[in-house]
Amino acid sequence: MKSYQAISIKDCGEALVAIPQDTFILETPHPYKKLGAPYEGISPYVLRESVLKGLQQAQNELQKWQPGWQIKVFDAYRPIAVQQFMVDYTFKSLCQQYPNQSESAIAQQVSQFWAQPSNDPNTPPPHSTGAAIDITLVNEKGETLNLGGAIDEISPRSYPDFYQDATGKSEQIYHQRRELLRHIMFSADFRQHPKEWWHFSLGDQLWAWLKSQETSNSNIVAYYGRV
Ligand SMILES: C[C@@H](N)C(=O)N[C@H](C)C(=O)O
Ligand SMILES: [Zn+2]
Repeated sequence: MKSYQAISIKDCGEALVAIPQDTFILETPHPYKKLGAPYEGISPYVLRESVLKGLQQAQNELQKWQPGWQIKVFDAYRPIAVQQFMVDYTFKSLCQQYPNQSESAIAQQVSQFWAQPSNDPNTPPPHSTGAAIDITLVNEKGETLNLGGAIDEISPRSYPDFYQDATGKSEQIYHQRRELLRHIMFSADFRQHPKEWWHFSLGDQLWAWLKSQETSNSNIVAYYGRV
């Protein structure tokens, strides 16, 4: 069990709402649907009402710094069956890629990046709460920007500050873009997964745990549980 999963959840009961396509860019076709993940008619592009408002606020902040740029949503809501599918898919892909590594070492790597597909309502995977999103940036020409690594890459390159001390020009640009992404999301009170530059959440257990670490306030609870 991860430390953040010990945080209590007091679900506020907000509904899931669609992420508007005229405001945000949505990755199309959806990356996990493309792989055959079992959505059973459920849209991955929904979020809790206040989380969507926060995302809008973050995009407004982005446009103060970079007029015309937009947030691109790679993934949002994920049923637990999809979480299970993606954990299994990632495990199998890594086993094929690294045949000399033990299965337990690979499972350990997968668990650094993918949450357990837990069915326990006290420990929901973040994306099954409607409060977590995986995002990147698009410029004013509609080009998806390079932030120095692919979303879902199982590697230290995915750590948000991987390029912090880089001296190369491109690497410094990746770092600046990652910092901009973090800045706009933090300005709307989101928090970032410590190992994934693209993953942010607002109001779930990981968010509450990160806030409690910042403030040493152990009374912070999560207000979004599994939907
Ligand atoms: C790996 C990535 N897509 C992701 O969403 N990771 C978090 C931790 C999750 O599985 O909830
Ligand atoms: Zn994520």
